[in-house]
Amino acid sequence: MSPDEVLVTCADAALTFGRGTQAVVAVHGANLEIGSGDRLAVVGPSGSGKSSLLHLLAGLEQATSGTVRRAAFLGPYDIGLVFQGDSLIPALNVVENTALPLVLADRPESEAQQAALAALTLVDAADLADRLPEEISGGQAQRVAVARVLAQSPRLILADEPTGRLDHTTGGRVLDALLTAADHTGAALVVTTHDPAVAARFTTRRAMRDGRLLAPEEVP
Ligand SMILES: Nc1ncnc2c1ncn2[C@@H]1O[C@H](COP(=O)(O)OP(=O)(O)OP(=O)(O)O)[C@@H](O)[C@H]1O
Repeated sequence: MSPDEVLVTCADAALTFGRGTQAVVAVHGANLEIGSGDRLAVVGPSGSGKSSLLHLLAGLEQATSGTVRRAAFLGPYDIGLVFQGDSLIPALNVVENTALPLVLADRPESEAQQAALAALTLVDAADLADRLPEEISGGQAQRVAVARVLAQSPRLILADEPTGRLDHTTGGRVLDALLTAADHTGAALVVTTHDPAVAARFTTRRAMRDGRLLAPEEVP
């Protein structure tokens, strides 16, 4: 991989919460390189450190030791995040929530609205466009959170259990939308998942156990 294709590098990156006897090592010295176009699934049981690793990659948490370096060419809108839990702004309707990163990036409102509607269509949520977050289900909110990232067309998509609250069919559609959008834009896509069927769609899978990122399992 040439240096200009490397987006994020973790070198012996660790994350510890709390101190002393209360300390929890969520991530033990992880080594990982994410390059343009990579498709990585981080797989592991609940509490194994998947979200913590994603937060390190995103810069939401600082490594307690070791380093996480993001490429200098990555701007604030080049990383798209899909979090677990609610991340929609309650006062904005679904299409406004989806368009928000583009509006914040000073894109013309009509263009932002159009990109938002196209992204909502990809996750089968265009019919929800005018509803407020309180008027949609948790699974629908998860789809909107995915659409918001797709509309943004980032160079790196980090998605924490993006299909976790969805039934098998809807989850499959959302995963299709993420993979297709990443293929289309050349973005790198990193997801965390418990689900082996989700992981099977990715070219690289890395397992986590008790905060340790295990050796890569390359899939032909
Ligand atoms: N803010 C925090 N403060 C203290 N401990 C934390 C914090 N966040 C996570 N942890 C702990 O770090 C460990 C890893 O948590 P993490 O959320 O990364 O796991 P996970 O694999 O993503 O789990 P899940 O699949 O349930 O989301 C767990 O033991 C968790 O309790």
